[in-house]
Amino acid sequence: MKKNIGLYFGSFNPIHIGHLIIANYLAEFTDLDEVWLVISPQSPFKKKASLLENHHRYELVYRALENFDKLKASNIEFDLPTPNYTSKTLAVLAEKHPEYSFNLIMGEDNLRSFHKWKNYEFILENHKIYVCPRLGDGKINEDFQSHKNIHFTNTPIMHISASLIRDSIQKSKNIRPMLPNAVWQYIDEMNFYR
Ligand SMILES: Nc1ncnc2c1ncn2[C@@H]1O[C@H](COP(=O)(O)OP(=O)(O)OP(=O)(O)O)[C@@H](O)[C@H]1O
Ligand SMILES: O=C(O)c1ccc[n+]([C@@H]2O[C@H](COP(=O)([O-])O)[C@@H](O)[C@H]2O)c1
Repeated sequence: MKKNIGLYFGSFNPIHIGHLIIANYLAEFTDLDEVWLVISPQSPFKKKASLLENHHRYELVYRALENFDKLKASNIEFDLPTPNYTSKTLAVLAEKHPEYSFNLIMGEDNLRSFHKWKNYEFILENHKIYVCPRLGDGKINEDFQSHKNIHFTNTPIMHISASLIRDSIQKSKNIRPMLPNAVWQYIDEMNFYR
């Protein structure tokens, strides 16, 4: 049987414990054998402002995952054209790793706008999507609510976001519990987001 990989795409600017708890939960409690956190240089829906350089965001993810054997950091998108369309990355990965079966992981906020993604119908037809509950406004498209390839998971609900962390660091607030230790240390050493 092909190994089942969950691809968790994101800006990870920076990675926070919400990401880590979700990735670990899915690797431990679902049929996914591994979860790869794919650092996107540039999401099609996000502005570049306040985005740390790719290699720094990769380093933060790498440090956060050091003690988790089933979780891996991926820089596969660093050599691809920007903005990063997930359908393109999935095609590259499928060609590079025919031995794996690739699934998507996303927060509910991303599912709400998924109908605007490039080639979303193709993605949905060919990949399972694991959706993690997240507080927020906006309805989920009805077709997605009962689609055979969309799985709503029971990952813990946390009202944590990378933007809250960036804003808080800028305001000198202590948000250390929201970050893995190694991530906070690197951010602090490098003076990021201040
Ligand atoms: N607290 C959370 N609960 C559920 N899903 C989350 C949470 N935080 C992030 N995600 C999901 O993780 C993926 C990557 O998220 P991303 O790196 O953009 O983090 P973010 O915290 O949403 O960032 P920002 O606040 O900068 O928009 C997305 O699919 C997003 O929906
Ligand atoms: O492929 C698309 O059209 C597309 C549209 C929006 C977002 N994505 C990807 O979804 C991931 C999470 O995006 P974001 O905006 O929540 O950081 C990131 O890897 C983006 O490249 C992809």
